[in-house]
Amino acid sequence: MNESFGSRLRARLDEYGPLCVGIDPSPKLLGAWGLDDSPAGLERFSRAVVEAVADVAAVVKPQSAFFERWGSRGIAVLERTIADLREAGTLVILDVKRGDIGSTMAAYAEAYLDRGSPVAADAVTLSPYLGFGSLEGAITSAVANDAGVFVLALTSNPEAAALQRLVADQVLAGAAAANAGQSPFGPVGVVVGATLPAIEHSLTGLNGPVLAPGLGAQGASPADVARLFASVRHAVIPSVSRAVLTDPKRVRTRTLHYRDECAAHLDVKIATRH
Ligand SMILES: O=c1ccn([C@@H]2O[C@H](COP(=O)(O)O)[C@@H](O)[C@H]2O)c(=O)[nH]1
Repeated sequence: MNESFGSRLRARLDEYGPLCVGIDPSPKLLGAWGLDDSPAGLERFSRAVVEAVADVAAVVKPQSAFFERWGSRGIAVLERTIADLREAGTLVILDVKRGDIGSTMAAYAEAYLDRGSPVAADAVTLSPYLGFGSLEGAITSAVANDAGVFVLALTSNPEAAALQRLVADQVLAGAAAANAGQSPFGPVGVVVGATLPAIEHSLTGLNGPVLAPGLGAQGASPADVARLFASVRHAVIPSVSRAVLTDPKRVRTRTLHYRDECAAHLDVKIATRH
């Protein structure tokens, strides 16, 4: 039997520490790297990031939107990037934020979670705003493929708060129910921004990982991560993109800096020697 997503993620976090590094090949970052905004530029950027971080970050999160901009040629680069990461043993969360009625969700699940698909990742981000129940098929597919999902709960952008705080308890309860009784984690994580002033919803019964974007460019620090996620310090995965990607020569050192600072503030150990 294959290892569950929860077991693979736990092992990766214990060995490499809590950080997730984003691959966000925006026109601005490509320009800063002296690369064309083109599929070839995307490919050079993504390959360089994979090389710099695959053996020091537990998780890498390609942002699908920056690849989709280039249509099929961008998706081809995304496929290769996912393949390179998975070959290196790095866990891949594909940030696609999909959410739709059940029958359409089944097709998204086939695209992103079915291990035979060329864009299948270890986990994907999902949007619950068609109802948490609409994600049921995707969660079933994740389990069948030893993959996971991260459901948007309280995202890092300030304009989300008014809407999301109304339904966050439902999202967290749905995720907790799907994860009940599983060890070390269930397959359903949630997305909770590291930029929030405070978290007014309990994360302790989740029994799943918490992806926390917003570190660096959006203003959150490793100390903020530790303050907000003290109750789930072994399950939080702070995520950083622009703050480690701005200078091509410093991607690895910036990654190590954020990783080690987050681990120190969260008081979690890292087994790797890098
Ligand atoms: O709540 C969320 C969910 C996803 N994101 C994504 O994460 C990265 C953040 O990039 P930075 O450069 O570290 O700000 C980006 O791909 C977002 O789409 C998020 O920011 N907040």
